[in-house]
Amino acid sequence: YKNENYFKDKGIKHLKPKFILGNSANLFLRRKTILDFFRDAYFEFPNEKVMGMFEFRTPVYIVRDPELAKQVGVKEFDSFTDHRSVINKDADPVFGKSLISLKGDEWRDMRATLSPAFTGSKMRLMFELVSECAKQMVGFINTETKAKGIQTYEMKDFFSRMSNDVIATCAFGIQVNSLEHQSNEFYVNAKEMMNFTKPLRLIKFILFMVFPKFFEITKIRLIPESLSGYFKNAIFGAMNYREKHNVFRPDMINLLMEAKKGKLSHQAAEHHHDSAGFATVEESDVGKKEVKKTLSDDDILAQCFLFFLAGFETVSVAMSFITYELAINPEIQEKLYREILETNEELGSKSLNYDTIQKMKYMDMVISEHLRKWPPAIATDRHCNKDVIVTDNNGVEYKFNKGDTVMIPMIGFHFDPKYFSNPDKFDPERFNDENKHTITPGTYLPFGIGPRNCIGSRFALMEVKALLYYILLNFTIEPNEKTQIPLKLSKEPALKAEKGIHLQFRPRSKA
Ligand code: HEM
Repeated sequence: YKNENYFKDKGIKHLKPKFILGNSANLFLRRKTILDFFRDAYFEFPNEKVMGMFEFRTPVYIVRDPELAKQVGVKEFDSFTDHRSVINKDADPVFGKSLISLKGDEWRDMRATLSPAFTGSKMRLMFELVSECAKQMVGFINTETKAKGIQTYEMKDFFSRMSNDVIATCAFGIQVNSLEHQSNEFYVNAKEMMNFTKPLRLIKFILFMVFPKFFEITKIRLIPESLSGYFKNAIFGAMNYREKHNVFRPDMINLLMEAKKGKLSHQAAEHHHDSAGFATVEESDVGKKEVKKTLSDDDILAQCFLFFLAGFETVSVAMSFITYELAINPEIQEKLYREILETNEELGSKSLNYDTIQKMKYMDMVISEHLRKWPPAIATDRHCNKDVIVTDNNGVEYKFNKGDTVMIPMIGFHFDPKYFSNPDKFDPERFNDENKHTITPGTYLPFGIGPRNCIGSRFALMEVKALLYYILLNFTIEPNEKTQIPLKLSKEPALKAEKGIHLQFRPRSKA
């Protein structure tokens, strides 16, 4: 009961905790979907700028005011630099040494080291690799349709395979075709590694957080070494081969090899401002700093693993919900198809490239609206590393103490009718030239906020746009009798449809 009065003593309104489970029962016992869980919490105290809840026994502040969220994420960044500890680096170096887990100066150095790998110019080079995967996908659907007629695919499974192939080629330098070769070793291992909702893995994850010392001593790893070893061999095998044979490929492995030698740096004329879309987040001065850090093998493995973790689930979730929205909103799909067709005609015999896709306005509106309504990251957190007072617009002060956990509830802002009218409606027009500038700053945060925002936002947007471009250029996305409309979400602790998202791709007539 120790923490039960934590918020009460500070005069902060909060959800009433239950013994041991705090307010996590509905999520932990799978009584609510993750979306409802966070949305309901956010709307519990509509007039409060800051409220509290308990994750099991840990008090967590929810900052439900965009101005205060900006103060936490940007202005007072020095007091809120890190995420709360999930896995300590001595208990599991693959997790603990990755960018998302690092803290303080170690994080600053790593962010600045990796940041040049995610700029527009690097994405331009990598675009070709993503395009190849997208064309492979089109070929696969065409072949299947010719052989067996129009097929129904479950979108999460379909796009997990696609995002797996994109990360495999971009981050690991390995080309696989997981749609055609369903049980290829890379995909099977990746899927097993990413399965965090499996009950046993979930329990192990919680034990790791509660008893890190035990795992440090026993050297039991969260991800079994048989799995991480597979990826380790893939990365270091590729690096050794390239080193020996002087091979260049425009991918993450190449960039990490440069970082390993301390040679990866921002190019003088590089602008971080060449937006990849409305949702893109900008790199801060922290990420743009020149740092001469050389990466160890463990560092490299940890970052590759994180790119996988961060890119696999988010992109497949994004693609499955976008295709669903387009299937049930045929007029939006048609408008997007028209823009794709026009772009394709303008390209003539040239292939689609990074700069052309960035110019597609309606594409950007559709993706931006999708990331509002179905944000793959529902909320983010910050750990308070020194006592700080944050002041709102009216001069009211909020004191946070060292050790506090603060949550920024993206999903709450995205569904608050104060900021987005009729929030349940999928309406790309919110992001047209006229309307997008009226969005209240700090309320649209699909890629997070401040210097700790998503380092991969350009990569993610490029990937999602390229996949969608090739699908719509070649097929109409259609619902059928297997599609659950309206879609219901699963109560697993992940953004997932209850019965999957089943859709079909109908080849467009070439006429
Ligand atoms: C639609 C896809 C994606 C979404 C919605 C998304 C969203 C996010 C969010 C909300 C955060 C936390 C930001 C914060 O706390 O302010 C984050 C962090 C991160 N993301 Fe993404 N992400 C996506 C795709 C990717 C991809 C493809 C990569 C890499 C290839 C990536 C790499 C990362 C990394 C490394 C971090 C940690 C950054 C740090 O701690 O410095 N993400 N992402």
